[in-house]
Amino acid sequence: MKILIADDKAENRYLFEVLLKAYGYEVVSAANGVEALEMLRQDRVGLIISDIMMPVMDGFKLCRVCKQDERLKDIPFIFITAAYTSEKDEQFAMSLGADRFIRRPIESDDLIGIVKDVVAKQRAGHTPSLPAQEKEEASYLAEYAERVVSKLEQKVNDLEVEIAARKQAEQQLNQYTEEVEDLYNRAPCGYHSLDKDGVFVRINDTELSWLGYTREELVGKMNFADLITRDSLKAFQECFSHLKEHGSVLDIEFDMLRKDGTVLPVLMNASVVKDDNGDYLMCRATVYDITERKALQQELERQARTDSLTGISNRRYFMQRAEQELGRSRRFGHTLSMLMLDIDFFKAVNDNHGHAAGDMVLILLAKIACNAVRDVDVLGRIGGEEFAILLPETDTQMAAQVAERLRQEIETASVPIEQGPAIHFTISIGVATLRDDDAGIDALLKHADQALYEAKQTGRNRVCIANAGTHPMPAQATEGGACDE
Ligand SMILES: Nc1nc2c(ncn2[C@@H]2O[C@H](COP(=O)(O)OP(=O)(O)OP(=O)(O)O)[C@@H](O)[C@H]2O)c(=O)[nH]1
Repeated sequence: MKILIADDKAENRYLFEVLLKAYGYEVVSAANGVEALEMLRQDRVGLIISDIMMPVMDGFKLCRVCKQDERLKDIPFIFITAAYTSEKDEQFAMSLGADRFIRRPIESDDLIGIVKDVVAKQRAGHTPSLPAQEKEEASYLAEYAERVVSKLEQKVNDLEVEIAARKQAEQQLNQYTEEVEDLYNRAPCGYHSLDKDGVFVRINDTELSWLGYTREELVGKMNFADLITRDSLKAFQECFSHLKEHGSVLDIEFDMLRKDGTVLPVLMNASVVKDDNGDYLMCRATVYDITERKALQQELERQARTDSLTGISNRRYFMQRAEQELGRSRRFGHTLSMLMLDIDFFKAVNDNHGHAAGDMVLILLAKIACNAVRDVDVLGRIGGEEFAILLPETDTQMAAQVAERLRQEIETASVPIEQGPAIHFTISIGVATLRDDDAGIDALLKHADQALYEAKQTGRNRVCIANAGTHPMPAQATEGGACDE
């Protein structure tokens, strides 16, 4: 048996078709009453299932025309509607000669049950009780107009409610968008997004203010790589490739360049945003200004390397640098010499003038030694009143000359004190040069220390050279006293 479906919604027609075909019915469908009538006049149909609200010709009119047509009036007619759901709607529909009135939603099983029932009754010769054509035309039109107008009023009401709800949703959305924009722009960190080439797509106010650019100068114009220092560029490019390949990067540190050329150290986290096909769309990055942290870190590192009283390298850092220099001199076959310095009778300075005055002496010694050596030399305070100087690419003779010059400078220097004459002091110096059989820096230090001991033993205020038998004493190292170990 063939069933005609009249419904303006394609998805409804499709669902009916699938369902009814599954139960062995043939199905034809029309999008409105006029189309339905054309089909009914060309084809033999056993049942009409019609929506009510349709354009061109609605379901009420379709039913009335069918029931007035001799060839169509016996075809059973079922209304199915989601819009005309009141009792009056049903009464009016049934008054037109319909067999059934179904309100949506309805379960498939129930719908099929009704279809089977209506078909069975029709086969048994049953016809609807009150065909519409028996009603007066005027009363039909009045009722029809009432049904349509009440439906239109309801529709207008529904639309007004919907419009009000949409306006409210739009307002909320605008408010939310403003809030998100505000949070994005005023965040305490930088936010930016880059396209696949690294060009800015978006950037927040915070990061713009750090960098000193306007949004117009960056977005769509500049590549992020243009804002990276030369030293950080390689690391950044590797990080960007990793990001595109793996989808995210965490805690990457590098230096950015502000518009005024100054450096901005940053820490960055980034993740990739993909399109529906899974292809790279853009990356979003969060950037933190780590200037203060870097400065603090550098300060802590400096403090860890530095003797707090004199400001020169402490023993640990001196030994670290000395190991590096030893490696270099061995690699390039250069000579390497060491001076060990110790203040003579320093205990007496403390005892006679106080610890603070002793500190001033240590500070002055460090200052003079610092000025006396080259940039490549390594100066350190390795004990209370003991200092060491490592002299790269320096043989014994040159080292002894440096030591003697320093000894003389100290001999003529003095520390003024508030009461009494200024403090004069002297130093003893041991000199050693790295030998092939020296195992390391400790051996070199030991030899310099032995020479220093010798200088102390032989009268102080003098320079002594380790293994002087193999290294002749320089002529200059004589004034305050010089000796061979
Ligand atoms: N003011 C001051 N004194 C220090 C400091 N570190 C060590 N000293 C002192 O340095 C002195 C070293 O004395 P000694 O080892 O007896 O040697 P010395 O008196 O210099 O005698 P010689 O080395 O034999 O000439 C001690 O009195 C220490 O207290 C410091 O940071 N400040």
